Amino acid sequence: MRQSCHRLLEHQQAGGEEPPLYSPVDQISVVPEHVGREAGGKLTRYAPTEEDEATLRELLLSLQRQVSVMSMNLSAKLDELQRGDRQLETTVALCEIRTQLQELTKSVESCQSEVSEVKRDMVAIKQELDTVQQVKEEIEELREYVDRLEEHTQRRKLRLLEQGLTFFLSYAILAAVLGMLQFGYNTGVINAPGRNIENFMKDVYKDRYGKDIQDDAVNTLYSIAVSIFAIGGMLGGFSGGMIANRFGRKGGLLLNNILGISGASLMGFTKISHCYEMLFFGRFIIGVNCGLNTSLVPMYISEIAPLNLRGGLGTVNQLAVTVGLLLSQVLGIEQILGTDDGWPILLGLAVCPAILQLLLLPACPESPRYLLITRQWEEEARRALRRLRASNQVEEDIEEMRAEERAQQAEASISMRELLCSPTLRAPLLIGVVMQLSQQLSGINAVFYYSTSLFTSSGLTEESAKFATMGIGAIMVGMTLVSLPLMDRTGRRTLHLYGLGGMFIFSIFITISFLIKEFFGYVQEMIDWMSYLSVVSTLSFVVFFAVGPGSIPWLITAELFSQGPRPSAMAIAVLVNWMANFVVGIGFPSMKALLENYTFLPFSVFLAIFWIFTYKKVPETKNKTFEEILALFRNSNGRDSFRDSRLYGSMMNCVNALEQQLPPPPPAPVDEKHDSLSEQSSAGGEAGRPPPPLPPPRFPATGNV
Ligand SMILES: OC[C@H]1O[C@](O)(CO)[C@@H](O)[C@@H]1O
Repeated sequence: MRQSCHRLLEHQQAGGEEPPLYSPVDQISVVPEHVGREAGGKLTRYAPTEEDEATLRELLLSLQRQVSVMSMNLSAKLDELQRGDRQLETTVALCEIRTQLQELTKSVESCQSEVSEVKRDMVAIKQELDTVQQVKEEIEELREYVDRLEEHTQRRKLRLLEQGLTFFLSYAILAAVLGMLQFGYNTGVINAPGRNIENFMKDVYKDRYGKDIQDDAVNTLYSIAVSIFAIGGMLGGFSGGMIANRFGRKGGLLLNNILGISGASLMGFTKISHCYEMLFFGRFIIGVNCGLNTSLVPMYISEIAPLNLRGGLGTVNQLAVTVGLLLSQVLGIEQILGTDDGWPILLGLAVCPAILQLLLLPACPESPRYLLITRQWEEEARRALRRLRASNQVEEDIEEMRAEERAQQAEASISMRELLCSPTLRAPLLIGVVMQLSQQLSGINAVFYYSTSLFTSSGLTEESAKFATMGIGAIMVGMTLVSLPLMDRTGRRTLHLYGLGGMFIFSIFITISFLIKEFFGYVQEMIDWMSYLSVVSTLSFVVFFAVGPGSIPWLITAELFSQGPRPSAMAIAVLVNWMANFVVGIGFPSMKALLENYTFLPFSVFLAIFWIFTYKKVPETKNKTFEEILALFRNSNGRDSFRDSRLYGSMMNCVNALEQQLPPPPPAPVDEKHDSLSEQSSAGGEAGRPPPPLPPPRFPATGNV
């Protein structure tokens, strides 16, 4: 445009006698050519320069000047004509001049309107560019803020990673894992006194019906006593989420002991009451109790554990299970309680963990995460943390929980249906469920429940087989202890892969040992060698189970979810664990009859599948905050939804942080307890480091980012 004006001006200044009779409109391009992007792709600002405006103004003036010159010429000509006598010529010339004058006037007018239109456009473009610039600055500031926030989070995390094991934390863990010990004890307790229980059933039957019970029938009664425990477990495990939300983690555990004491008492008094239905009922009730424990205990532990100890402390769950199992194996031997008179005591001893927990747990604090995120009782959460961390510096933990809360967008709790329908939660749920399956379908309980018969069938004497079985229990405890410190060093994923890989290899060796016996059974040396191989393979199978698949499923399921969906997710995963446990327990004898020497092959196949799944899908959760774990799934769920994006998360953080800095809203009628607590908390002062200052939002209302 500037060029066209100049051309016009130059023409005028060059003294062109006749002003050009065309409209400058044709020459003016409305969109300036030099507004756009530079080579680097950077947006340049076009400002309608003063020079442009001056040029246009000059052009206008020069046109006006010409008009006045021409009108002066015209008047001069008219004067001349009045004086002269060339009447006709004058009239023609006059007409011509008038026409020219009219055209020139039109041209000037059109140029004028064109100029003002261009001016308007230029103002609009300038405004647009200003808006773009403003938004750019806004984004830049936001990015800086997010960077600062990340840096701050990183520093906070480093401080969290320095936390240690305090006396009170150890005490709370010990009190809670009594629930898992109860589970282990009741899983193993029924095996050793099997014969004695069957004798009791035969006696009761004979007294009731006056005749001997058939072998098949007594087997059925005994298997009901064994398996009804798992049915109770499924029920308890599935209700765990609801109980955890309703009564809290600690509250739920305390209440659960009522079931523990009732179930154990029913089993303990079965013989005196001379009624085997009481045993069924007792096993069912203790099953519900154990199911609830498997949901509540890992949840409580993962929620009270500091970030850097979460893996190790989570492994204590499985340690307690194995101690419970070993205890039941040892107490169940003939020399102790595995007798016709001793078995009710053996079963009734399940009251001990329940009573012990009832005594120890009340002194422990409720899960601070539950108090803060689910209940919004900040001061109580602070108090609980101060006791667990043995320090008044708990603001890092509070901030970390707040971050988790923000990241999960303040969903206090999530129903089972919501959990199953949510695309973001589907991936962690699948991982949680497959991890539980990898524990149970690895075949560990085939070894546990049937190890004595497995050992005898591979050539060991009955006596040695019993000792080898006990050895399994002891190895399990020892190896779980060994894996405990590795959990936060090597990481869950790596240990799970080692565990499943080792189990896969030794499950193949177990099959090989069976096959050697089949094909070389006539060679005595081969039989000896095969028995040795069989025992070593089975023990190694158990060792690798303890390395990872024993404990990791319990702790990782709780880790994969934030506070809202955690209870429901635990409930589903635990239900799956109990179901798979039940299926293996019930199905293994038939599987053994059907597949004979290849009994362990299906487990090898499962182990291979679980190894691949873990390798491909399971993320490492070691030293990650719940917020970070959540982000792993948000970023990789394959959907491009803005709500699920990291930017959205950061923006939510910004908005929430901003809300915290705003003056409090006018008081609303709220629950009294909450109210007084929040007062206390503000009186207590936000002693901790506040997040970095947030830039004030300046997005223009019409801004389109
Ligand atoms: O230690 C072995 C035991 O551990 C569990 O897998 C639970 O973690 C039980 O099903 C099994 O009997």
